[in-house]
Amino acid sequence: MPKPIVALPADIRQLDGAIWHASPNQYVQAALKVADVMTFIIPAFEEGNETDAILDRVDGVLVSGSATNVHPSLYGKQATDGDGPFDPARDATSLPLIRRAIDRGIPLLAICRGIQELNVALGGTLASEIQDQPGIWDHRKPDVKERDDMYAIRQPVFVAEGSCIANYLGLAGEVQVNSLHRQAIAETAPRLKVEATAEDGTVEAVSVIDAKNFAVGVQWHPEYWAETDAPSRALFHAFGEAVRAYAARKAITNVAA
Ligand SMILES: N[C@@H](CCC(=O)NCCCC(=O)O)C(=O)O
Repeated sequence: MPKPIVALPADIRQLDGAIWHASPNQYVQAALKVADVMTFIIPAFEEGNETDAILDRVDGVLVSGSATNVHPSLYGKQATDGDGPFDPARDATSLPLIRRAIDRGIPLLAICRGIQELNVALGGTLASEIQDQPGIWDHRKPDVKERDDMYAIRQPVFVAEGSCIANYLGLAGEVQVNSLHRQAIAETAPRLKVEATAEDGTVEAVSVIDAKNFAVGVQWHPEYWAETDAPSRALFHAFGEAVRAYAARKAITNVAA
């Protein structure tokens, strides 16, 4: 059976004076090497996305992190300078993909910006510059040069017993993760269940209530150490299994969900 395919919404980047639709290699590598799936990077358009046409052709959705933030207008807030930088094309591409993947029961793994998009897509809100709030740690990307140091595993999160995330990670309780974010979930969307938190109360993982398939988001970056860190590896493996099962069902019924 050919490797199943997951959709990965791109970021808009300016490189060498041109506009690029780009995704970091760490996501594609983790998908291939650990989840054993191929990745189709989906161009980011502010208009004209054919969401269902994309989803008809894939077996899962992987939503990556990004240095950009979801535009506050998408969760009923006025944008301030501190809320940027923005990527409206990514927002317009990713949020509908997330909603329709959940509707159609297509496996979904949302990472960092991805969990924030998942929350907004389902009606929740975000908080900016969380480190400025009393009692909240500094979850931001460490100010270092080496990416391995940026993505160093350095913070405990606490995974709820009996949660989807505990099932996928293969453990509950304290898990050590990395942390590279300035925003976080403020009001959790009605259809999301908080499944892991940091010691300061920051939401670190959610699952979609009554989801038809694998549908979780994590604030940390399991993709970065997916080949070597056991919980990261387990999460990507579980995502790959869900994607393969979806693809197999689709092949038998010859109908996308
Ligand atoms: N911009 C959001 C989401 C953070 C995120 O996805 N970080 C990973 C990429 C880090 C980088 O390349 O800067 C937030 O800050 O909360």
